[in-house]
Amino acid sequence: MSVCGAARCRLIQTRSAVRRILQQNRTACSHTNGPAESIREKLQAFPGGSIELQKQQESGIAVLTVSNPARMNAFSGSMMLELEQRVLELETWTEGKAVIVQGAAGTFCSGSDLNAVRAIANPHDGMQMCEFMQNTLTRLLRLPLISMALVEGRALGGGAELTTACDFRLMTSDGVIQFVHKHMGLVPGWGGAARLVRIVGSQNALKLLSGAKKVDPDFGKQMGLVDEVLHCSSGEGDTLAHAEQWLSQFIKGPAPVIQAVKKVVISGRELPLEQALETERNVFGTVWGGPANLEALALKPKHK
Ligand SMILES: CC[C@@H](C(=O)O)C(=O)SCCNC(=O)CCNC(=O)[C@H](O)C(C)(C)COP(=O)(O)OP(=O)(O)OC[C@H]1O[C@@H](n2cnc3c(N)ncnc32)[C@H](O)[C@@H]1OP(=O)(O)O
Repeated sequence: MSVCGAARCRLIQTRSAVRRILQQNRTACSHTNGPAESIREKLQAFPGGSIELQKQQESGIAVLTVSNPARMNAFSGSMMLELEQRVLELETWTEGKAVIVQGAAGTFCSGSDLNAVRAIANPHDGMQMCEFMQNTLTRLLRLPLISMALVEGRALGGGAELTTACDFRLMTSDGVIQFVHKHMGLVPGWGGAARLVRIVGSQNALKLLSGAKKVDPDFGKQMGLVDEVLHCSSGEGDTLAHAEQWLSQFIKGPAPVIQAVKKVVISGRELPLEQALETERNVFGTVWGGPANLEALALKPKHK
């Protein structure tokens, strides 16, 4: 086969591989098309706060800020809807490499807005709100971006659950993660229990949930819930810069390669072996012979 023919063949294979990956993602997320429209209308009835998104084209790092300072960044209903929209926007950010999730005004997030919770406390609406947030947080964790929760101040209840929907958790020296659900006669509902077990193991998850334990930086690192402690206090102002600096070690290189790395890790984490191997082959096919691969081959790199 001529070189041209071989290249055309590889291009066709790559295109079909990308179509398969997109279909797998759609299938994987198909169950997460989300609950009935009615819960959206109910959530919209509880306005307040915002979810801000700043995409830094140059660094490839997005900063997603949970902002409701008057309520310790508690999630109003409209913020839950905004979070979904921001995550959908990041799903198609082709230049993206990473996303940092933070709270405004030096604290992370104190979970659901209790005023909204009281108003939708019936089991049906409560379960629909949970399904809505589970879908959004599953998509956040499945973003083809390396994600990090930057925990300043407190991450309580649903806020603690939000930290588990990121690949990494960085905490300031005075930060606290606390699954307070038991104190409210609840269990996590946004998927936090399922993800926590996968992060720290079932015994540690049981301790944190049944004891509603306050996780400080040292305890968090010892348990494997916290990946790095920033030796600065909440609200000092340069915590985001420290977080970006920590991330930089993992996002050197072109965005397509970083996104491919995250995709193969997602499939290894979530899929049965045979399907994970297939996804890995398909993702490999999208970067094999790509610009970064050809450039590296031309440079004959030495990995000292
Ligand atoms: C699936 C989980 C999900 C659910 O079940 O739906 C949940 O997340 S339920 C909510 C879980 N979260 C909490 O229970 C946290 C409640 N808040 C606190 O424990 C404290 O506020 C704090 C976060 C520890 C901070 O305490 P402190 O520093 O003393 O400040 P204040 O308590 O005075 O708070 C300032 C201001 O913010 C309001 N606030 C705080 N958290 C929430 C919240 N989750 N919902 C609504 N409003 C909240 C608080 O009421 C104060 O406002 P004002 O009273 O108007 O001053």
